[in-house]
Amino acid sequence: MKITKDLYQGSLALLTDFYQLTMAYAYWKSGKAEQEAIFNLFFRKNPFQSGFTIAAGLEYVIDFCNNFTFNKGDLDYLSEMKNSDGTVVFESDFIEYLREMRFTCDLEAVEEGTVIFPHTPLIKVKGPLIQCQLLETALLNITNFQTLIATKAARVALAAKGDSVLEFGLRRAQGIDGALAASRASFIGGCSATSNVMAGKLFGIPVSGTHAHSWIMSFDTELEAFKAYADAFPDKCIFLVDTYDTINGIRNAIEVGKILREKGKEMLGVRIDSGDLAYFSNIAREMLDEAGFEEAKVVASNDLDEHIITSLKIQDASVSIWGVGTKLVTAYDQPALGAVYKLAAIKNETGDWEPKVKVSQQSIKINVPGEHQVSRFLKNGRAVADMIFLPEYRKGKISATIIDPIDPTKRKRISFEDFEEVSLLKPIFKKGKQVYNCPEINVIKQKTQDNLLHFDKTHKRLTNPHVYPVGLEENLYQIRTDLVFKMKNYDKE
Ligand SMILES: Nc1ncnc2c1ncn2[C@@H]1O[C@H](COP(=O)(O)OP(=O)(O)OP(=O)(O)O)[C@@H](O)[C@H]1O
Ligand SMILES: O=P(O)(O)OC[C@H]1O[C@H](OP(=O)(O)OP(=O)(O)O)[C@H](O)[C@@H]1O
Ligand SMILES: O=C(O)c1cccnc1
Ligand SMILES: [Mg+2]
Repeated sequence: MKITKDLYQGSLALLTDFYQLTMAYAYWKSGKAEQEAIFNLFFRKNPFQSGFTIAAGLEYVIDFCNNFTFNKGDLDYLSEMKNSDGTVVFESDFIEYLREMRFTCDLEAVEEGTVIFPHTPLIKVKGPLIQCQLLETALLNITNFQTLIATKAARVALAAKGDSVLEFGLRRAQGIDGALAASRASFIGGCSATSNVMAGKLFGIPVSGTHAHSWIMSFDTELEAFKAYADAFPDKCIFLVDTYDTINGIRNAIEVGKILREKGKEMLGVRIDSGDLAYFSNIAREMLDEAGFEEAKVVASNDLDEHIITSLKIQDASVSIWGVGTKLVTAYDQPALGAVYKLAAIKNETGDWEPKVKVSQQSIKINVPGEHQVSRFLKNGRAVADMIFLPEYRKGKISATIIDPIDPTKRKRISFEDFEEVSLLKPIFKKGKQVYNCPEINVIKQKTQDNLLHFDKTHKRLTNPHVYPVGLEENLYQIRTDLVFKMKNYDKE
């Protein structure tokens, strides 16, 4: 197999768990395949103990839905699958059904770069049960990872307090697609550029970088190495100064900076990649200033994350560009976001929608039933609460109480006329036809920044953030509670 040519063969339809296909077959066999259903994709906890999450991955989801067909190779593979007794797993009429199947669902989603919170649907899919089911695994795969990394990047960028953050993660990322998706999501979350050249080409993200220790080590002396680099890139010199002795390295960088200046060029800065980054960055700053290089930047790297950057800021480190790799793109302290995809309603034989809940011992795991919507309420540009509601219970109402889905003692009264109301779920597909234009990646990145400005800094602090209120409108809360009691048969005891 040639990875560059053969891996996906133009189709991602089999990027799913086997049980989705066995359920799809069983839906088809029992005549339920075309029954209308609504599924919601949501998570239950912000990652990294964060007070917020940044939505990302929608452009991939849209592409997946637009190409949601089984090609000949996929169908040949499925038709050759055998049970242990030698019979085929999927009968040929089902294979033909899959061959004809096209994406015909309605899909709504929260736009990429939107600040979101637990229990809010990021994606709502409405359509034939079989299609909704077959989308589950890929939608979760895409959304969980990119949302996780965009959130991590936003935290790193918040810690950097406006300094540039360069994403350097490719070498340690989770494989090829993990790296590409991570570079994209990191840019959305707040990084300024990536070292990943393929991500630059594919997504239009700025690429940038410095040079490695190997460049220095390939010469007899560090000074020769800096001079040769300056000859090759007189406008792009950020010298890595810690290969042998950091202070001597800064001295050599200044010497070459002076040579560049004589030629009318400016050294951009130095990079420090080991040792005490507060101590050495401050020494670098002093030495550079004293030599007349006040504009030269100090870049720091080496296993950085939002917490080390915060600590270095507190220590008054003189760093103004942060290179962040491993801990960002691998989401080191929380390797997965736990978003799930749950059936919220199904249309019965009489054409009525029946809300559905998955009952759990843990109330955090009980989903929100019905075809709900989400509104964010803002006052003077400041977000005060998100409300999950059934539109039929909004009509004619001027206010509502929202109730925390986990702790019903937490409530908030909202008079609608006091607030600007923003609907978070946007129409993306109608009957399988795309009705949404994906914004440019720079626009998405800006959306993250603009959205974060709507939230008080208490929700954005990195540890023990103040919890932003998200609640179920009281009628929806009651419907959910009644449904849980009904499914648990409490009313029969
Ligand atoms: N002043 C500082 N305050 C807090 N953390 C720091 C400070 N300076 C460096 N660090 C962090 O401490 C860790 C140092 O790791 P480690 O000791 O493995 O690296 P090193 O020995 O300095 O460098 P290397 O192993 O790459 O030569 C890194 O995560 C780095 O970002
Ligand atoms: O530390 P990260 O956040 O992952 O950022 C990327 C790292 O990759 C490079 O070196 P590499 O780690 O390959 O080698 P080194 O640690 O020996 O310098 C670079 O010098 C950074 O240290
Ligand atoms: O350009 C850099 O400095 C760079 C790129 C990848 C990893 N570490 C550093
Ligand atoms: Mg390293």
